[in-house]
Amino acid sequence: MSDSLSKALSAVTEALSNPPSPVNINLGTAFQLLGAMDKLRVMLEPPNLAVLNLSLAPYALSATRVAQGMGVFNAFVRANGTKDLTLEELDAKTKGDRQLLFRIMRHLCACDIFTLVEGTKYRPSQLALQLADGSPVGDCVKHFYLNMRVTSFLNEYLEERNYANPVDATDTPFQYAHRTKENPFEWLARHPADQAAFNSVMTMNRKLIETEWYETFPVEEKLQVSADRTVLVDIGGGIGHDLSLLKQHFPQLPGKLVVQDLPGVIKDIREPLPDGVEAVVYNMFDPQPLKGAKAYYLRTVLHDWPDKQAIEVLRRIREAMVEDSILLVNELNMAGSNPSRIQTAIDQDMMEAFSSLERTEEEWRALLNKGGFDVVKVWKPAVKGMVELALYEAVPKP
Ligand SMILES: Nc1ncnc2c1ncn2[C@@H]1O[C@H](CSCC[C@H]([NH3+])C(=O)O)[C@@H](O)[C@H]1O
Repeated sequence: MSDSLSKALSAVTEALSNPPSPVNINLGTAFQLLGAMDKLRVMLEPPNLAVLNLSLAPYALSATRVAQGMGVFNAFVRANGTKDLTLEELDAKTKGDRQLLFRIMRHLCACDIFTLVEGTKYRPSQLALQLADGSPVGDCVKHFYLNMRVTSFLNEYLEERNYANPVDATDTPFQYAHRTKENPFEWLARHPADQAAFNSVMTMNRKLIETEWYETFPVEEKLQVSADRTVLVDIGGGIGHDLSLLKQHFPQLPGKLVVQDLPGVIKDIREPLPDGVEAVVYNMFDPQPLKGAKAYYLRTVLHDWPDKQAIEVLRRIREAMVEDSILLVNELNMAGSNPSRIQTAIDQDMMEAFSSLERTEEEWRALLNKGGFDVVKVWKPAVKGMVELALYEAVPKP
């Protein structure tokens, strides 16, 4: 073995035998290390193993989804997560055949989601304990399992269209796979469990971000208004998670905060929003009822739409603005060169769901310009997480 590889092996062995406590793990270092491990894997894996690893991910995801359906993770959480369960004990607490349970658990052990201890008992990993119903991590599996239905039709969709780049929001891989004319938001509105999982996943992606927009953007200086004015409207703001965080961070910020979203999403707001935050049903393609707010804010909303629809949304905002109103667009800046795998996967997700895309800074500037705005400044976080968003501050063109 070459010297550098044996050194890497010793360092990894040492880290594994002497692991840091989870609370002491620095996310930035962890992400860097994970990136390096991915590169190392590519360097070391022979192609026949590499192709298997590439191809195996859907099986782990579907086995995890089946285990959720059978109630496996709920059973471990109800056992307080401290108890290892035998197949018989688990079978008594879950739905379905014992033989199926055995096979699913065998695969999940091979995926390190459980460990088989003393030859007969399943011990849940930290991840397994977060996969029960009602947790954002569990909802993430439900959401991406559902997305696989579209992913599995992508090639057929593209082949029928001679591999043209999808740009039409009314003819998407999602619509092809689901045999529907509805867009994902219309479809989710008719599937409340999937809608709830989607809303929950939207709150979860905060965990991949090191710095929130309001830690970079000078909120108190830029968003000063009288107490009776709306200070910020979060359009497509989901279940109000962004505004709740903003309010926690700036409890004294004067003015009203309003989250707007589609009815199925607003209906799913279960916990009361903080004082001063209101939730309102609104379709962003309709005229904006809240005129003259200081700021109109969109976070990972425009990336769901090709330019044609995104420009419509921007037009509705411009119509509602007064002289000192500003637009704040918080979106992933797709790296111009060597974007990370998570960025390119999100871009493909946008293609599959909406015939949309993740945009580079140049593309965001061009879109805002076409939508009638001048970009005043792009606020970028000093510390980069795994997925980093940039905040575009813009004003209507004169
Ligand atoms: N026509 C529409 N009008 C208002 N909201 C919409 C519309 N179409 C999609 N959305 C919402 O846009 C959001 C996109 S996901 C982003 C949610 C949130 N801003 C966050 O960053 O976490 C979802 O909550 C959708 O329900």
